[in-house]
Amino acid sequence: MGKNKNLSLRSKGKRRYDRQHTHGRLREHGEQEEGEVSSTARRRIDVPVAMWDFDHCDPRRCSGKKLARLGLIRELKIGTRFRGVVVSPKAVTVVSPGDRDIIAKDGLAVVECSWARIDDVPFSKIASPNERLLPYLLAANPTNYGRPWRLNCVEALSAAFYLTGFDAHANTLMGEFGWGEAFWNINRSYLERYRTCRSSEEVVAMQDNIISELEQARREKEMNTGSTDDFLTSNPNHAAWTVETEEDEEEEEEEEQG
Ligand SMILES: C[S@@+](CC[C@H](N)C(=O)[O-])C[C@H]1O[C@@H](n2cnc3c(N)ncnc32)[C@H](O)[C@@H]1O
Repeated sequence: MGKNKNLSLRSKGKRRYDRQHTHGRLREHGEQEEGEVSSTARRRIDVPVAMWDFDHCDPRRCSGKKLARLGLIRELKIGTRFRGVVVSPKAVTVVSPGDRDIIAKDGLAVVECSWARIDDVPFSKIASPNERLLPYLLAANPTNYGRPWRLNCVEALSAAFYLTGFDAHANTLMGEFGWGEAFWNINRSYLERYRTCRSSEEVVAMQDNIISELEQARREKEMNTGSTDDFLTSNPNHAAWTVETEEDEEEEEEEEQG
């Protein structure tokens, strides 16, 4: 699927506005600068949280590396297997509340790499028995604000924790990011609906309902205003994970990464 420069949530100005707005608001409530000793870093997450890091990203912009600096995530060697749930764009099964026991026992992991270089990742070397896709959710990080499915590491981990009922772990991770509140704001209604499901099949059915409703709302808006928003880009189920233009890469260079 091609890129859609009209994606309304994702205009550069809007992203800048949200970033400034969110940062400003959270700072008032004691949000910390990166590098400061964090109180949540001292709070324990009592299940393993891990990542394979392919070192594609600028350490200052990378959410996985930030979690590592804060002591909230452990790095795995390439080739090491992880028995818990691995959120991965190459998975075929969607995460659901039914995965709670696996996470409680063996934890949650993520693959830290660049979306632009996803095809360079040797996914066969980090295979896990419990790989999972995330259902339709929107990124709120400054790099991919408004894009469905294209979450960064902290968004992916927090969403999987929340969806499986580990609310405190989700908040501990996301609480370290100034734009974290925006992620909950734009995804809360979807996440609450996914949490009512029991199985992966039910989450997929719920996702299909949500997408149908959004399509319907878009059609109505289009009829009323002539606007053509597209909320369906980068859908892993439509095999479109790798599309990233040079222009995007330049934009990403300019942006602070989540
Ligand atoms: C491609 S990396 C990009 C990380 C980014 N550089 C950062 O600063 O966090 C994001 C990782 O989060 C997980 N992830 C993000 N969106 C996902 C989705 N829709 N389904 C499954 N996993 C996802 C995957 O492990 C993916 O490799």
